[in-house]
Amino acid sequence: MSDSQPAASTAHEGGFRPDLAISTKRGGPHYADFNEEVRTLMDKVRYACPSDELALDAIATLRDLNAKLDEYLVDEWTTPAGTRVDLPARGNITLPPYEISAAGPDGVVATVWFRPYHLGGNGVAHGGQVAVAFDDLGGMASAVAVNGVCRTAFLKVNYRSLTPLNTPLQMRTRVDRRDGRKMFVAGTLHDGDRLCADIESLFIELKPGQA
Ligand SMILES: CCCCC/C=C\C/C=C\C/C=C\C/C=C\CCCC(=O)SCCNC(=O)CCNC(=O)[C@H](O)C(C)(C)COP(=O)(O)OP(=O)(O)OC[C@H]1O[C@@H](n2cnc3c(N)ncnc32)[C@H](O)[C@@H]1OP(=O)(O)O
Repeated sequence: MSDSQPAASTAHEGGFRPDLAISTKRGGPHYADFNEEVRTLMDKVRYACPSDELALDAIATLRDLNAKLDEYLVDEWTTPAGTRVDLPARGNITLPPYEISAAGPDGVVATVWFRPYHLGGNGVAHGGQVAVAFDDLGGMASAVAVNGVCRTAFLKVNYRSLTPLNTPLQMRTRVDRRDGRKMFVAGTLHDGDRLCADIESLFIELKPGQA
């Protein structure tokens, strides 16, 4: 593991800090391109079988870049990744990219696509990556419902058919039933008319100050 650490976080205020100031300016005007190049790098790395010469070249280049990035690390509340709501998956490259077309009392509708680096096996998406997308968009449906922050208590994914890579897919999540702080969230992932996966999940609204 790298010993590079993000900057020390500011005092903990609980939850995901829903009062977080959102800015689409963080990371500057080329942050989207920066993000995309990193995702493209991961796509290439997933499939590349480099010569040793190329591996050594890449190691030197990446070490140099990582040293430069070390000078610009900030805490999780101010990093653009996760808060750039103008970018796919809020600019968080650890999430499968998605674009939201609707988010309200009827739930969240998004187009999600799995990239080459989300490969599970035999040309289709890794099931864990499908779960990551459901967790984030299920969390969003519950967050919209309570106008606050929720944490996943359980997330059951039913894999109904294979999930293709490099294909725009429709993900829908909605709070099916609310019982106090408990949000029972349902969701589906479709490739056109074909159901790839669905979920049964529980998200719990955090109490004020709760981590
Ligand atoms: C990130 C945002 C950045 C801002 C960007 C801008 C805009 C975005 C807008 C919105 C946000 C968008 C997306 C959201 C993003 C991501 C979502 C991902 C969420 C996660 O990925 S988060 C990580 C994984 N998650 C955990 O790490 C949780 C670990 N865990 C705990 O932290 C506690 O466990 C907790 C808090 C869950 C509950 O604890 P607690 O003490 O508050 O409550 P308690 O235990 O009393 O449970 C209350 C009632 O729920 C029942 N209950 C509980 N658990 C159950 C279970 N498993 N099965 C069945 N019932 C269960 C009890 O039985 C009781 O039921 P009853 O009241 O009827 O008795």
